[in-house]
Amino acid sequence: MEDGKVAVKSSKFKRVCVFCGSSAGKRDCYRDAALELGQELVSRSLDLVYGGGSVGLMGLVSQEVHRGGGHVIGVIPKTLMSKELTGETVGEVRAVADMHQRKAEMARHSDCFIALPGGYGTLEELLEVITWAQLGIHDKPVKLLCVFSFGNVSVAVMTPAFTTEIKKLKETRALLWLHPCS
Ligand SMILES: C/C(=C\CNc1ncnc2c1ncn2[C@@H]1O[C@H](COP(=O)(O)O)[C@@H](O)[C@H]1O)CO
Repeated sequence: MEDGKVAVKSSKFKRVCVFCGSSAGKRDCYRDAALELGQELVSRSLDLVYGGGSVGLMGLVSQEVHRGGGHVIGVIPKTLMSKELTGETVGEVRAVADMHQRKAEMARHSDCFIALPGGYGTLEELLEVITWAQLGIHDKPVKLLCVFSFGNVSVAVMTPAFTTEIKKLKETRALLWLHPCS
């Protein structure tokens, strides 16, 4: 790019919901992927919608987007604040009453969903938006950023026993995004 201008990649989306772990995991590639995803969102001028925590991969991706000048919306139940908000908060923090409201708000404010590695919470959030797509509650794309592995769980989730309904989902079905680390 000439004159030191930074190329801004275009996207049809405005806000991306990221589900990810409340811990950073044991492999550096999880952290790297969270930071890279944050940088990618910034480069595409995409807002981040996430669970509002400052811990783990949630903290890393939100801080990276905020550091790059991107807009961050965190949606967190009041009861989880003491557990998942341990450091400095970045961007806009929206306090909600409970987990159900958190997921509904995150979905309502987003144009698509990306899951980074995480634990059961991440898996639950990912599965919920997949099943909502299956039920026709939304038609927003859902992507799984497969950094290393979710372990056997991911294999089970991504290879459902009954695939007929999943096949109907087209773009909204969960797809594996392979990362160089995998
Ligand atoms: C709806 C309720 C429980 C279902 N469980 C969860 N639903 C939604 N989000 C959850 C649940 N459990 C944990 N989380 C959040 O996921 C994030 C990542 O967690 P991980 O385990 O580290 O992957 C984190 O913000 C958790 O709060 C209650 O009625």
